[in-house]
Amino acid sequence: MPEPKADRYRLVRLTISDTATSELLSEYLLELGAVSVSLEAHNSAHGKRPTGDAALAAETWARPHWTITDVVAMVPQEIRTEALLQAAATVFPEVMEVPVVEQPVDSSRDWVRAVRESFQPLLIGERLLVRFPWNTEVSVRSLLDGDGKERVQLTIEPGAAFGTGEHPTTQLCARWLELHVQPGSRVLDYGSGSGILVMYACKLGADPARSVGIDIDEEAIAVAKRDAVRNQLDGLVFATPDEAEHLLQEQRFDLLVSNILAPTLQELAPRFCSLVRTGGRIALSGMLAAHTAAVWASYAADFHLEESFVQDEWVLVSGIRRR
Ligand SMILES: C[S@@+](CC[C@H](N)C(=O)[O-])C[C@H]1O[C@@H](n2cnc3c(N)ncnc32)[C@H](O)[C@@H]1O
Repeated sequence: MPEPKADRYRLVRLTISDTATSELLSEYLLELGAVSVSLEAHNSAHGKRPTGDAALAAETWARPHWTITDVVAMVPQEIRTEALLQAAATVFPEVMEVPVVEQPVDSSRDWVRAVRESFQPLLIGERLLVRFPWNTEVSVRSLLDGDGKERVQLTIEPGAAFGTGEHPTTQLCARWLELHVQPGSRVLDYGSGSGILVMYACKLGADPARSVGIDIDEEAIAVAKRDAVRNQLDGLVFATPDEAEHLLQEQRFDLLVSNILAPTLQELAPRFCSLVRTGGRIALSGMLAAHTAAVWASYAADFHLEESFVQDEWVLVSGIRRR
């Protein structure tokens, strides 16, 4: 993660009139690379007037009790606002329509401290404790799970790849792995981001020499490789789909987990079906409840539907590979 100095970041302010969307969007912006996101709620009767697109702002302002939320994201300069909005719009199409304003960050604040304070240790699922490189101390209580057993610890580099563990879809996948990883399982994590899921699977007993993380983003692959070394999983392979082509030939995995967006999950269905052994399991996440039926329709011929889990409107659906 680059040194958090004020001039390395800018604020991107989106004015949204649907509070539920602004909350979900703020989680998603963090995962897309924003280093912090705050929500500023106000209404037209006594709030401040929204800035940005004048016509929309005026229309919103005219409604007497309409609650408006500004989603204010602190974004590294290297992430273009347009690219950020396009990525967010694949899940929340409305962001292409809302007023957006860019602002400099306040250089009088201690950003190193502010950014680091925003990444505190996280407890995920039943057994995982995620720490960030500067979390040198964690409370004794967070080291133990509900049964008093030591939690699995992973250190993750935040900021350059999706997958700090904060997002509900990552948490849904982590819990699914807790249910299904067996000693020696072969796990494929397709859309691995920071590598959190396949690394957690290995710590739960999967075979690192026969498990793989794949991502189209070369930056994410570089981050995941560094994370693997940091977490004593040096043998674990992370690769782009092209690099992985020969690795995956003839390979069949016991578990395939994929936390990508709904359209990509649909597109990749034939590929995923060929990568899971008969009786093996698949878990698909990264979609909102409204998209689940359409995604699962692409898998129903090859997988028996087994389970589905929901957290904050995000869904994980899983199945067992038929013959
Ligand atoms: C939502 S993140 C998931 C990261 C991590 N697995 C987690 O659960 O937190 C999705 C990841 O999928 C990657 N991705 C998107 N489309 C892909 C594709 N067609 N093939 C492989 N990876 C893809 C993105 O670059 C991103 O890192």
